[in-house]
Amino acid sequence: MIKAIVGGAGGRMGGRIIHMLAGAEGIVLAAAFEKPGHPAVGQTVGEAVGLPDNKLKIAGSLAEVLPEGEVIIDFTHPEVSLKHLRQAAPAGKAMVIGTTGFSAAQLEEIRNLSKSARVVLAPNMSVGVNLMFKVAADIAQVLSSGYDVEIVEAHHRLKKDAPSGTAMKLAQVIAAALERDLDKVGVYERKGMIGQRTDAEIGIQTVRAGDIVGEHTVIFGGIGERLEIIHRAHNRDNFARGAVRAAQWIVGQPFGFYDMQDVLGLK
Ligand SMILES: NC(=O)C1=CN([C@@H]2O[C@H](COP(=O)(O)OP(=O)(O)OC[C@H]3O[C@@H](n4cnc5c(N)ncnc54)[C@H](OP(=O)(O)O)[C@@H]3O)[C@@H](O)[C@H]2O)C=CC1
Ligand SMILES: O=C(O)C1=N[C@H](C(=O)O)C[C@H](O)C1
Repeated sequence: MIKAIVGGAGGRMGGRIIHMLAGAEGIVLAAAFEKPGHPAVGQTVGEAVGLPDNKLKIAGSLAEVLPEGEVIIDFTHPEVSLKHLRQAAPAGKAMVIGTTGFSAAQLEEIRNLSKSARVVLAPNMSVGVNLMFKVAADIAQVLSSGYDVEIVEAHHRLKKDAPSGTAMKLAQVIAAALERDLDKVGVYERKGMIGQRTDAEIGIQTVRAGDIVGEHTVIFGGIGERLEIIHRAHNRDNFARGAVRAAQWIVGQPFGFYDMQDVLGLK
């Protein structure tokens, strides 16, 4: 039985991951933790996430529970996930990181740490979005000229990072398929007398409103037609199920840096 530790247990994703673990086979919730001082610390998992039979107490840090599991599932904040990986890697623990909004320097440190650790890092753990990454790249290769690429993402008002990690990954895979440098062609907002759109640019636009779970649209806009691919998350359970699947998968892998396409066998 794989023993999992869930970070950010009082958060939107942490709670759903704990629910998905409760229904999963071959993996069990061994410990859960939150930020020191968070109201969920000291509560039972049952009280915090609505699983009345679970009497496990939520700890106030990863350090307190690190020996109790072999894989940590972490959906928190970029600097927090990185701090946790710095603790997990030397202790020989695997990590599944769903957090988004990492800087380039933070990503480089994660890649370096995964030379001696097992890490899955993915901005979106749903099956649909990971298939969308693949399809978007394929479409871009076919519609490589005469079609303008725009990505629109919409999320709930509480989301802290923008554009979403998923929108950034869509932009990266499309830019790679088109052999364009995203740092040069990415356009993240438009206002004023901006002039005509360039052929090469890839627009990435952000909507924040109410309780939208997560929507991603890629538009390939041509003259006289446009092709759109859309993913809509109806709730957070697909992400949480993906995180549990990644945790089951990663413990048997060699040290390395993996994404959800590795987990799903989509490469
Ligand atoms: N990969 C994927 O499929 C998905 C990724 N995400 C990403 O996951 C991340 C979390 O999203 P979401 O659950 O909505 O956010 P929440 O803010 O609801 O949850 C994050 C939780 O982590 C807690 N936290 C902060 N610091 C620590 C710490 N040191 N130790 C333990 N816990 C800590 C937060 O506490 P506090 O609120 O007090 O700071 C909060 O409870 C985001 O980056 C989001 O973009 C979201 C959905 C799917
Ligand atoms: O913060 C969220 O909620 C989500 N974040 C992820 C992202 O930034 O891509 C994935 C999902 O769309 C929900």
